Amino acid sequence: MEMDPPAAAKALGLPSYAKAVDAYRKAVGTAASVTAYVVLARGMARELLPHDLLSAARWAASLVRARLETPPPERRTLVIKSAAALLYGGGGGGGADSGLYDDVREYLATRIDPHSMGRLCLGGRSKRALSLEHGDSMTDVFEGVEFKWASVAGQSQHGNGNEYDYGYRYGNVRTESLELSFDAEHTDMALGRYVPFITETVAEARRRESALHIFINEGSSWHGIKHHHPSTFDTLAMDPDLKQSVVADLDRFLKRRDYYRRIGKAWKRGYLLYGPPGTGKSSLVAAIANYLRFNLYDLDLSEVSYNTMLQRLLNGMPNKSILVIEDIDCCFSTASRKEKNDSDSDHIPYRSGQGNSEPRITLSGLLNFIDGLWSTSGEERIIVFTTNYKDRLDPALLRPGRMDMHIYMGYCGSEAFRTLARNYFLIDDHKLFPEIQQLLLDVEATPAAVSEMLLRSEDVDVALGVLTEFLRQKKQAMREGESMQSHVELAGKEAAAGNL
Ligand SMILES: Nc1ncnc2c1ncn2[C@@H]1O[C@H](COP(=O)(O)OP(=O)(O)OP(=O)(O)O)[C@@H](O)[C@H]1O
Repeated sequence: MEMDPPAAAKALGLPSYAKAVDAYRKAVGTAASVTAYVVLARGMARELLPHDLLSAARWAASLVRARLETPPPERRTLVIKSAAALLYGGGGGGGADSGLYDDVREYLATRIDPHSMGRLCLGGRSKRALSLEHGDSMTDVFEGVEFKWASVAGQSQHGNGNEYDYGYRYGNVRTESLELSFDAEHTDMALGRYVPFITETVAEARRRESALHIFINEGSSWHGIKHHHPSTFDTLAMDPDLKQSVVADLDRFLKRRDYYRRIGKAWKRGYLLYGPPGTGKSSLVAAIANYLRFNLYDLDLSEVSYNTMLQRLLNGMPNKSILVIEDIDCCFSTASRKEKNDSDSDHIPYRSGQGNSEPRITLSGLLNFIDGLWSTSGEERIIVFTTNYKDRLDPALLRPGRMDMHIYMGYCGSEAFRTLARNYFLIDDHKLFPEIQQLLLDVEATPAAVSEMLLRSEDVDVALGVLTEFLRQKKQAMREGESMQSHVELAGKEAAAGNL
């Protein structure tokens, strides 16, 4: 026997379900009646009302609808033309340039979501980059606002009567443009922030991809060669906390453009690297350059004759660069200050390495150019001084504010050794590690010396064995040296006592 749903629900003891089914049935019935009435009324109106009256009613209804509906926001379109479009499309004086066109295409290549595109185009500067196919469009979001890009291909007539014109055959030229459309209320943002953001992003990406250079001074100009130093903060063997603080300092420096502008100081940072030879000062400079992707300007002061020459060299350094002066103690030392008997410690003559005793570049010249010159021109500059003998430096250089960070590159410690072992053998542990780490506490070995031992063999057991033996011998020699020293001291004391 069949039962209708409410009865079945009641039978099952589900009163609420039964009510809901009843209500649904009533609603369906009502909707059907209303629809029938509307259809009937429309038919009757069509039959009974005159045509003019009907048109007037329709017009009035559309007027009411237009009033009630909010109009679509006003849109703006910015056209960015390619080189060919500018040459032949009459846009030569229009303001946009094909550099911008290339920049935008390059930027959009990094923003394309391949899953949302019907057609995908591979190519462009980087052959593996996706690009917008002509006729396609995509949306980019900047500061929460949607910007729509469309790639538009067109044809332009060109020619001046010659068969060839700028290398193109007379006739139609295929032109290309990118069209950016956005709500009119975002015009200022589009022109003032979004487009500049695109060009800056692309310039930064290109800078990061391009090869680094190291420049050396020749007269008043710089001569550059490619810089391939492999050192990075990952491969650099140094105290992990110190390394972390250097990286954090660099990151902070990069983010502080507005801060430096506000306080009216040159956007520069100075590091003084000191420590024994072979502890990685040059490696740290290379790691900083690789990290920031800044070119290096290695200033040899012995080649600089006068302050004006120095000024020209410093002026010739572009933004985002690192000025390195190695072994600064050899250029400006407390010794030279005493020789000069100059009471003003900022006016210390630099003496050339070739024995020329004429005062030439002064410390005041160097520091003043760096402080003054760069505060009015240029941004994002790093200065690095290195020395093996910090105690020989003039106090003017060590004064607070001159160098922002003093970084000691010391002998190889436990963690530094682990970094080197990882660099050379990709290992984090070995049975010889404990002994090596203990020996490194007892003796002074530079990372350069440890690296050299590790390079002796490609077999990790052999290389670590060689290093262990080297450190043992160093310890032995140290002990013998100490006992020899104490013998000498004892003999000296005995001699002194005998003389008394
Ligand atoms: N801290 C380090 N981390 C990794 N490798 C290092 C380190 N220190 C030295 N080395 C190795 O030793 C070589 C020489 O080191 P580097 O020239 O950086 O030392 P330095 O302190 O600048 O020496 P100098 O004062 O003689 O110029 C480097 O090329 C590298 O192979």
